Amino acid sequence: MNKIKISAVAYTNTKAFIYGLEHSEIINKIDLSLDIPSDCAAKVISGEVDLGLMPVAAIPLVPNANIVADYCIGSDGAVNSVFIFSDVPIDEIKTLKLDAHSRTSNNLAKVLLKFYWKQEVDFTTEPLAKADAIVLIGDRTFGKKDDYAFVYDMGEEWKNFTGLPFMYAAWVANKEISHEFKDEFNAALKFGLAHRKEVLQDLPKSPNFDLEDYLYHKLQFDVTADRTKALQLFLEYIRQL
Ligand SMILES: C=C(O[C@@H]1C=C(C(=O)O)C=C[C@H]1O)C(=O)O
Repeated sequence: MNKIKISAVAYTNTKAFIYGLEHSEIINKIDLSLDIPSDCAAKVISGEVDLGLMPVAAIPLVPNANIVADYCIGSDGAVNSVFIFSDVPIDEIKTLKLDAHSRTSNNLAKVLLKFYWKQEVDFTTEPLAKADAIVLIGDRTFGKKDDYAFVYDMGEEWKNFTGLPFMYAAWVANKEISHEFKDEFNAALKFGLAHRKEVLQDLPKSPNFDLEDYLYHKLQFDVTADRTKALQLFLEYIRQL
């Protein structure tokens, strides 16, 4: 049997899922690569992999996109790893440097600035550019909150804006995946989430960052009706950018 090729995010937010896949029989049926989110998206879009835990903002670019799992990377309010870090308050930001790793959070920053804060901002992806503020996501944000004068958690700001939770990344396939595989895949993800304690024990300690709170509370992994509604709303806002 051909193995299903899968790309997943290489951050701490995905460790429980990886634990589940690696401790299930399904590991023998898949080819798993761990990538930064923008590369996950590129691989699912190009067909280099069949399925990926990919930034939801890139879903419209995936041919035959379909969400195959009951689990995702989400939050309900603050997530504690998706930020605008700024030298000035939001209503004084004129330039914002985007995060090359990100697809969802870069778009979330644009959506919030335009439709929530109603602030006109120039965006740059130039790594060496000077800017009033930056988007930063994932493990590189751990313990960094005190380094900036103004800190905006975009999960929290999205909730303030819409009253909804958020979905950052989803398990998206670019082709039909069998029910049998989906069931086994979901069971493995569920197993991983149930073993977050073991995952935590294996993670290196992170100064100024509460990993337990992050894995058990800030991150929320269920694809709920409200989170799906938020996804549709977010994609609609992106179309209007
Ligand atoms: C919560 C997070 O969600 C993520 C944010 C993504 C993005 O901005 O494109 C993509 C995948 C997730 O890893 C995070 O990375 O901190």
